[in-house]
Amino acid sequence: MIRLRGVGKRYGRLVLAGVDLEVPRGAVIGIVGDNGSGKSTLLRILARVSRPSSGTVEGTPSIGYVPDRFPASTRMSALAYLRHLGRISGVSDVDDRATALLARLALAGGPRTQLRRLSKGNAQKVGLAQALLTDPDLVVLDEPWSGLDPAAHGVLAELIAETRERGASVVFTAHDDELARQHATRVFRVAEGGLRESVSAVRIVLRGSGAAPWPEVVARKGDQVELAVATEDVDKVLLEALRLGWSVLAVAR
Ligand SMILES: Nc1ncnc2c1ncn2[C@@H]1O[C@H](COP(=O)(O)OP(=O)(O)OP(=O)(O)O)[C@@H](O)[C@H]1O
Repeated sequence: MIRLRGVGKRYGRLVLAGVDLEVPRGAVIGIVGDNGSGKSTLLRILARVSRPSSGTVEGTPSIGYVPDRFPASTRMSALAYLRHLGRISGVSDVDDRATALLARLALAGGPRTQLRRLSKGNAQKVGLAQALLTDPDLVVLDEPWSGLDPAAHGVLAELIAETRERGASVVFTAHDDELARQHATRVFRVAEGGLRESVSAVRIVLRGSGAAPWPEVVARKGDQVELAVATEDVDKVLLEALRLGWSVLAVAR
């Protein structure tokens, strides 16, 4: 559907370098990373609102995008704004869909509320509605959970799942690895300009003596070691530990 090949972005300094990412149909991809690591930069390139300094973006899906700060400063009502966007996208009657989305997201004040009167979270809800309004092939959401109340968190999770079920794809950013993992089919981490898949780790606690030969050791206490092991390597590590005479004290996700 869309593919980044060797994408780099320079803002004076290099923010992204050699990023490869393929987003197939029906994928939900979570992007995590520290503040300033380049998550929003990557999403802007995917959403095609920013051009890479190097590399290529292949594919031309229709795209719905919610930036990290949704600018909601006009007197226009939420419904009028969504109607206007519908017209720009060539969809004449979006009223039912827009009203239903805003109702599901429980927009405070209802669809006739002026955008400039909305709180950050409520503006975010209108941002989500505009991104999903015309059922795009790819939905790009920059920190969609930030500012949303717990009830809206559940609705957002449903909307992401529904988007995936209709064969479209979602790419979102999140600060929390755990949150990303709950909603994404794959999670990637941006660090030092690069993008790497973040594999889900299983915690294994072993007791034994001698040097623990595993690179996955994250803590040592007395005769115990704790490992964070990729899911697909758990059996291998456990078998090896038992063979080397270690006892398995705990295995947990
Ligand atoms: N338009 C711009 N002009 C200059 N520098 C920019 C611009 N946009 C982003 N940057 C810089 O690029 C780097 C990455 O920013 P980006 O917003 O992509 O990070 P992020 O991972 O989304 O951060 P956060 O988690 O804080 O939202 C930062 O150092 C930022 O200052």
